[in-house]
Amino acid sequence: MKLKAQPYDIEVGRYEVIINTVDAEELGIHAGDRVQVKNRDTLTAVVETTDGIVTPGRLGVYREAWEALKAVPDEIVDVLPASRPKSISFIKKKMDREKLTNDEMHDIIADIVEGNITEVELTAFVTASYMHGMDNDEIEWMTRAMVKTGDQISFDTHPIMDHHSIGGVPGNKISLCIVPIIAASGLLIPKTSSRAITGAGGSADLMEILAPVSFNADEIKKMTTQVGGCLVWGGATNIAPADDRIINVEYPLSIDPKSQLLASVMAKKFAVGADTMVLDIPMGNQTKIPTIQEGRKMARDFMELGDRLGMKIECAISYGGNPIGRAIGGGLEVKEALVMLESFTGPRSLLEKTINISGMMLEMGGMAQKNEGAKMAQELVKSGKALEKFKEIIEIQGGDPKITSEDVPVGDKVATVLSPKDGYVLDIFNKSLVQVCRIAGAPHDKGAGILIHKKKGEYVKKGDGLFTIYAEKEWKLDSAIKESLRNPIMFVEGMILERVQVV
Ligand SMILES: O=P(O)(O)OC[C@H]1O[C@H](OP(=O)(O)O)[C@H](O)[C@@H]1O
Ligand SMILES: Nc1ccnc(=O)[nH]1
Repeated sequence: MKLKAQPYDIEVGRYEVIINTVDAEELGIHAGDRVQVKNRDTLTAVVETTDGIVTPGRLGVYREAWEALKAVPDEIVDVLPASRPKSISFIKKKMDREKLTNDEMHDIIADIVEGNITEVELTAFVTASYMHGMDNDEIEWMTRAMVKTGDQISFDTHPIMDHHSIGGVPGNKISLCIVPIIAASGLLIPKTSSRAITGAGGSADLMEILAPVSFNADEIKKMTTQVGGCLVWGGATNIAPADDRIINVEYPLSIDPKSQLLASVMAKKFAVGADTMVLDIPMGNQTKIPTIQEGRKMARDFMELGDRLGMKIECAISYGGNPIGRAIGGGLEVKEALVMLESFTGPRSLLEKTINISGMMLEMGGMAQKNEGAKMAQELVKSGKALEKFKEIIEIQGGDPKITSEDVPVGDKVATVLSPKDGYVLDIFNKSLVQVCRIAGAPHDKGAGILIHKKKGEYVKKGDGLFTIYAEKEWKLDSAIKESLRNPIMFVEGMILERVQVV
């Protein structure tokens, strides 16, 4: 069918066109199908249909396809139904619980990177993986495909250190402290992070408050060589580019299938040339890993994948049943991390976790003797060397090295939720906590989040502040308060939880 092309200068991340429903019917296609568009060039694009925006006889062409076709407005192009990429049938195979081959996995990942797969199809892949899982071969193939379809860095010196957390525990700002500690010891650490997946702020979201986080592979290598480390957003680089596309469909569902999680983390680490790493596996109620047995299984899976990729990995199964520190979300977390580096003060959970994981890394990297790593990490913070290093990292990434914890802005719309009774904080519900932070605006609004005043086990009197919600917008604060009342984030009770009696 001949149609008159008109540009829609909107970036959609793949080749996509809009066709009037009258023409779509004539072509026998529906929204989500593909068409071949031909002028001097030929490309396959995903179809959107409309009753109005594009009139019959015309073809709306989004930016990427327009540029690839080098079309001119009102040019006549040929439009024909096209078949779906083969990888859709491989996704279907996973939905049917079958094992994929190396080539099939590679095709899926390559199509994700090239934008040949729609969100619906990608969501089906992620959901099928969530429900049916993958075996170790498939996970290795997916990891390798994610690395191969992007840029890679290789360093001339070794070891190249890395640290990563599987996430799932609120307030886990430890990377902001670990990266400078390791770099201050003289080791190299080119740290890539993702943005929030199931949480209220990923390490990339947090670092972005202090400095830009979008860099390419060459820049990451250069910054690491110059100051020893960096903390950048994996999604901005062309490093394992499939990862961020997959995370984009995981985020709204708040799911992180184990197979994708393993590949997501390890592809980023492998691609930056890391060879020695510690993996943090937060374990506990309402985390990604509810029991120690599952934590050990996850650790074994990571170590096996590390073996297959030739990387030395140790895992720290950490306590995740409660938030790390007292600050959750954007600026609040960055402040807490900076205070830790400035004065080695702050919540014990943050100090202990940071120091112990850093210690493991210093031992693995050959900087400290066995069992001496934590002490060395502590000295690097107490001497101010880690803070100084963090400032160098902030500066090289283009931020202001003079920033202090006091300067980090937080939302000025605040509300403190009070305890309704005397008692003990018997539980804090991670998922409800994250939900309230997200409604308050996190991770997008950097000033949004929650500061916890009372943690699990602490005694409270009626009227004591339990936590404070921060937001940048009044209406978001109101919604967050309502959510925290509908779906409490803390459970306060006395020693008698309930009286059960004969009625
Ligand atoms: O949003 P949830 O699922 O909690 O976790 C995602 C976070 O976990 C990892 O942390 P890090 O980069 O190792 O510090 C990721 O990079 C990301 O920042
Ligand atoms: N799926 C993931 C979990 C944690 N970190 C990541 O980078 N990816």
